Amino acid sequence: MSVYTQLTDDQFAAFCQSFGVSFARAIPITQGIKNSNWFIQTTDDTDGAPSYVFTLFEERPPADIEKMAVILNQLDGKLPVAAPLAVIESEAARTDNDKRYVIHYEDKAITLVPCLAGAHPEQTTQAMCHEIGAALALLHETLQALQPSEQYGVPLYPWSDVRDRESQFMPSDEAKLMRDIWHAYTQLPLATLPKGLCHLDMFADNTLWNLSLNNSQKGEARLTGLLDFTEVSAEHYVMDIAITINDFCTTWGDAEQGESVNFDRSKMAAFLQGYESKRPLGADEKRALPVMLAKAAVIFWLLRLNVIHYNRTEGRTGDNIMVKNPDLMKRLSAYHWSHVEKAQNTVFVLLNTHSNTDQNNQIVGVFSSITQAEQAREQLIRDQLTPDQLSNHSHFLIKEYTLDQLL
Ligand SMILES: Nc1ncnc2c1ncn2[C@@H]1O[C@H](COP(=O)(O)OP(=O)(O)OP(=O)(O)O)[C@@H](O)[C@H]1O
Ligand SMILES: N[C@@H](CCO)C(=O)O
Repeated sequence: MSVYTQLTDDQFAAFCQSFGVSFARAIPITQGIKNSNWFIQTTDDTDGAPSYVFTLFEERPPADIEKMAVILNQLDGKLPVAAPLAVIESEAARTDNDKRYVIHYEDKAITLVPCLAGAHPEQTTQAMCHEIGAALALLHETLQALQPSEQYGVPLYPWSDVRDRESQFMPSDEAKLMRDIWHAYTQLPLATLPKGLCHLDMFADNTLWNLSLNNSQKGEARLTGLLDFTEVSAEHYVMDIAITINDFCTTWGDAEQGESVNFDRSKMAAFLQGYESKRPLGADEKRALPVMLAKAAVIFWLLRLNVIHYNRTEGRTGDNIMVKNPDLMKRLSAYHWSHVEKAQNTVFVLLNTHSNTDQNNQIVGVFSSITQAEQAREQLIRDQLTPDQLSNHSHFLIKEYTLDQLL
């Protein structure tokens, strides 16, 4: 359980009063690792179900949380988000454009948001991946209204500093893996890849779903909540896509399951189909995705090491501190990197098996991706064949080779 700061009932009552809510009871929330969260029952909650969630932001400065409130208001009505309640101000203090959503406690921000229905999924389905893909695209599109995006997002975390600190203590093969992925990322066309406000932490445990037995059996779980907007920043959309795919399309094994990491490519295809139903991806974004998946896993590998580092340096210990396993993200990084390396070492050869010039197959072209080879074959067929020959072009074959097979 992650409740880092203890508050008394009197403090809860006073803070809730600032938002016009009559406090009855605070129940600590067990999920979450960054902030302290409680469900709040009000004196009107006769059925015992809490109406609100009270969050004390342990890391982010209050100014960042104010930005988050603006973002949530922009999304409210389009996506299932919990927009923060406004602070009740005296008439004299209030102006229409000057709503405050945050109160302060020891230089930390507090918000009160409506409690959304639903539960965190223990596992995902292809249908859920499709739905979260569409939701993320809608989030990207909707937040384009807030310009310039850098002004509305929080600054990106300095992950390269964390990398430099942590890689000193890593076995050399792990440090090399991180370095190789980082280098491949810097080789992407970062200056031209589309950018805008991104969630950057859309993990399954930051989403809520209607998972009633009936719905799950019919494969009809519906998205009821998107949570935790503290990391919203201006970033490449394809990085946000990679972060979300990494969690939604992976089955994470616990210690008893040997900490297995099983990435499901059919779930990724469903996610991308959902995403592209709202926002089609550019060819450069598609090409960047394999490296982005590896880089996104590296970022969360570092994020988890960073949480352990700060828990240690700030003396935060005990049963109520939840830490996620960095090794799972390391394994996912290695998995994605092996795909990138395989793709880098693979070529697709277009062959004409009916060549007039030679008994052997004639090489028409060598391509770095299957898509490029297929496009070349289609072009060749269109350019060279008469319409009645179009039906018989099976002599153009594409074969996959690793580079060492060609030497
Ligand atoms: N509006 C809400 N409605 C229902 N439950 C909520 C709401 N807000 C937060 N929660 C619950 O509180 C948990 C923790 O919230 P949140 O993810 O914002 O905390 P966190 O400490 O920032 O977590 P993490 O660091 O894991 O992302 C959520 O996983 C969810 O179970
Ligand atoms: N989603 C993060 C937790 C903090 O945001 C993780 O899985 O490490």
